Amino acid sequence: MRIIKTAVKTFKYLYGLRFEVKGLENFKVGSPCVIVSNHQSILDMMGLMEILPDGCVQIAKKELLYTGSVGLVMYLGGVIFINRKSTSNAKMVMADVAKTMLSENVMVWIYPEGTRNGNGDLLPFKKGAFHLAIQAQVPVVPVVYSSFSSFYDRKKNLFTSGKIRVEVLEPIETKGLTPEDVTELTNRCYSTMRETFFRLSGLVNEPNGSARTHLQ
Ligand SMILES: CCCCCCCC/C=C\CCCCCCCC(=O)SCCNC(=O)CCNC(=O)[C@H](O)C(C)(C)COP(=O)(O)OP(=O)(O)OC[C@H]1O[C@@H](n2cnc3c(N)ncnc32)[C@H](O)[C@@H]1OP(=O)(O)O
Ligand SMILES: CCCCCCCCCCCCCC(=O)OC[C@@H](O)COP(=O)(O)O
Repeated sequence: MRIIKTAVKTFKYLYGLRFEVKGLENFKVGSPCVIVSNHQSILDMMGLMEILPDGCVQIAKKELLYTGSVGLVMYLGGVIFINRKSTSNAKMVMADVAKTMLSENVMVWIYPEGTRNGNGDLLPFKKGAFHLAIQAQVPVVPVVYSSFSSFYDRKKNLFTSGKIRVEVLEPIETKGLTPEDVTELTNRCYSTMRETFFRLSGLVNEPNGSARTHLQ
């Protein structure tokens, strides 16, 4: 993964991108943890590699395993693949991950939206990451990337201003929590991350839930 990190980190120069990172000290939880972040596009791979701590594996959709050499590289990088279409299968894999996290002392990075989303807001969170954290009784560390939509032209695949703000938020403890607490933990994480997302993106969180820039 260190090799992948070095390789992928160079892409930011191609895109003329700068990352403004805050809160890296929040990764120092001194134990395994579940890292959750918003997911906008494949370009998140640059943001991921920009701050990925050592000893951290990612959860990816199984389809990515069959993407030729990239799939192989991901597999060799220790990525864990889940079948999103089968909850029971995903649950089994994630239950295994909870055990491995503790025995191998690894962190796990999950995108709780479960899919890429460039709509300038966060999709509702899936619960798997939070079940995992509670099963392993490890902290959840939220990470938020500012919206690409204000400066990334999808059509031309170009970044215009090229600054992405990243914030690693305070760890959320799960010690003593049980599966009954999953929904509350998910919602708490969601609202903290959504608030941060709007702040970092310079978006106003409209009362009716829609977001617009300060400028409009
Ligand atoms: C030149 C260089 C080249 C380099 C090349 C290599 C570079 C890169 C290398 C390396 C970096 C790689 C990085 C890759 C990144 C890829 C990212 C993706 O692929 S994102 C898509 C996949 N990720 C997810 O989907 C996770 C989020 N999803 C979940 O966590 C879901 O919860 C999931 C999949 C586990 C289940 O899916 P559900 O759709 O059924 O989700 P729900 O609604 O949350 O669950 C349904 C019910 O099941 C329960 N449940 C869910 N998980 C459970 C669990 N673990 N245990 C018990 N119950 C669980 C829930 O509580 C819920 O039940 P109640 O509604 O509460 O009654
Ligand atoms: C162009 C920036 C640097 C990219 C260099 C590495 C290129 C290969 C990266 C392979 C990982 C792809 C990550 C990704 O973004 O996959 C999509 C899934 O998350 C969700 O799938 P979907 O939105 O549900 O289709």
